[in-house]
Amino acid sequence: MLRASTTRHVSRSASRPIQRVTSRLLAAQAIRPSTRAAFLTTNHVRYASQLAHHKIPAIKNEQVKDFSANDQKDWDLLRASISKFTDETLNVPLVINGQKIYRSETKSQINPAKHSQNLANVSQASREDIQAAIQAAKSAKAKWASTPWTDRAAIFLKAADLISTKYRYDMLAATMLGQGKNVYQAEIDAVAELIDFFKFNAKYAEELYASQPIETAPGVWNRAEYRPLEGFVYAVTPFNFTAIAANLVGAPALMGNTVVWKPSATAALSNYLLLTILEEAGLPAGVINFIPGDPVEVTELVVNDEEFSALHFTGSTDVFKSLYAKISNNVAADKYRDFPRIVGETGGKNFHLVHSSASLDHAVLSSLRGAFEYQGQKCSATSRLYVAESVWPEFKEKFTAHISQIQIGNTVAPESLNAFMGPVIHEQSFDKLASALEQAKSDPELTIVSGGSHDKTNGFYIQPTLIQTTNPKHEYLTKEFFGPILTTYVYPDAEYENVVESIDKATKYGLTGSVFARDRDAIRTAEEKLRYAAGNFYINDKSTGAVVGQQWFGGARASGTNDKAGSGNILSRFVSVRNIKENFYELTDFKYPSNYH
Ligand SMILES: NC(=O)c1ccc[n+]([C@@H]2O[C@H](COP(=O)([O-])OP(=O)(O)OC[C@H]3O[C@@H](n4cnc5c(N)ncnc54)[C@H](O)[C@@H]3O)[C@@H](O)[C@H]2O)c1
Ligand SMILES: N[C@@H](CCC=O)C(=O)O
Repeated sequence: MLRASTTRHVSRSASRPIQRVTSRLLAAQAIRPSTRAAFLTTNHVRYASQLAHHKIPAIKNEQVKDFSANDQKDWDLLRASISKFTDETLNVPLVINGQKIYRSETKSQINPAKHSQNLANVSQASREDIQAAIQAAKSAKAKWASTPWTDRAAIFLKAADLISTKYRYDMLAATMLGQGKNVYQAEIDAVAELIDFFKFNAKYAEELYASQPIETAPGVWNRAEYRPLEGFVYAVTPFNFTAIAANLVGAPALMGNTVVWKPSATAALSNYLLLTILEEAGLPAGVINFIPGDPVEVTELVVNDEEFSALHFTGSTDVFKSLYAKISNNVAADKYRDFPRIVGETGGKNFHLVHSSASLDHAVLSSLRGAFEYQGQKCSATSRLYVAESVWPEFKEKFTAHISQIQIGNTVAPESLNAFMGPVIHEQSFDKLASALEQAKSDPELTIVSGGSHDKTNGFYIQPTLIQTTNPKHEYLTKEFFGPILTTYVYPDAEYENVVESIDKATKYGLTGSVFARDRDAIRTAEEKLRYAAGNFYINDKSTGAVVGQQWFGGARASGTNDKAGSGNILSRFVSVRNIKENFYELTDFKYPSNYH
């Protein structure tokens, strides 16, 4: 266990012999008393020594394992991990100041693919627990903030390594079971993207710390110091990506902040596993405090604390707006010492625009993946599709032929481990989606081209559905469903520019979007006119699947603060820069040359 205190923080008793030696040395050298006092003081200071300018090891994106039919060893290891989580119901505790706390008040985390199966009893934080978590974050702060960044980075790099090796199959199993993913979706999330976040953030931290003022006058040394924020950070994390939860807590912690973490109730199992891996990698007690509980109550107590200094949120737009409003009201009421940083990535209504010149097979397959992988439960999922009239008949024929081949099932059951789609996350989401499908059947402006059925007998299953609308402003083209429902509008070829404009104006969101075309003018028009319609704009690629370090992720408008997860920018939101100017030049006169005329 790499405890931050072992080598760098000299305890009072340990420092005494050093102090005696130093006193004798100073007396012998007859150093002036004031200088001597200063020298002695430094020996008492708990400071972080960093005796070299370190660079982290070379990094590259984590390789996604195929889990093809030939990879029997991987499948066997995965099955063994699935059994670990299904043979008994696990108890997930709160973790406050490194202590695991089990409460009698628990909430079940069920398997959405088989809702009779209770995976975990998740302890729920009481008001006292929430206060204790806030206090733990405050108490751990000074030591963690003065821990050299290389030690902080080493902990996250080691956790990445543990996930790539020892815990790979456990992370997959916990995410597949609890969040309803198939193995490929779990690999790209709970393994690859998560590891990438930890590794690339370490690299970005190295670059940020190295970034210093570029101009210095003679006799002066200007330095920038990247202080962690003065209070603590509140991370509120979504169900749909274990990796996103990891980044929401990991990015601020890496920069020396301590964190109060409210996980999603439907991702508690994988999120708790992640925390235990971080602990094994050496994360000191109190740096990340894990408190599943009632989101409104937890938030109320956390954001009312004077030392609350940042919100790191991913989830729906409405929840983010309500948190933003609470924090703003508190700022107006003078509740805080600082202006809290607010970082939030939220909803989307992401588009595919198919021009008549597009490679149709590619556009069809990309739309199927974009709309239906992980049951459309990605913020980046394709949920509105605009297709040129001249190619629509062929597009439709190909799309419906493929959609009927999509296998849906319990992606953790032996007979359907290879299914392309699993369940949606919970009953509330299922009911919302099922009701949207029923409503579509009686709406004169909507036609169900394919799909439309739903079944929650055993798990929360929604059939992948393509709906066509005759109204380019229809609600189904503007509202986020967060499920496998794709709405299409077929536009006259000559109206391409108008449809581009309507894509821009139709929704309040601005997350992801794609144009499919071979015609360069069509691509240029879309790129220009859709500048603010998507923070991630794809040309001839699907709207999902951004990779850390390659496609910096996030959108503006109602999709969030666009601080770009997977880039170095996000780290700058969790530091407060101090500029230090050291002057080597001593004044000899107070007058300016112009005063001597
Ligand atoms: N833009 C992105 O990067 C991104 C990534 C993933 C998901 N998302 C968005 O997240 C949403 C789906 O995730 P979700 O269902 O977990 O979102 P959600 O908004 O329901 O929940 C997110 C988190 O907020 C908490 N929460 C819910 N209500 C709250 C309240 N009143 N006060 C305080 N906290 C509250 C939840 O417990 C959870 O931890 C979609 O809208 C999706 O687009 C966005
Ligand atoms: N990196 C993912 C983020 C998904 C969010 O829910 C993507 O780009 O699809």
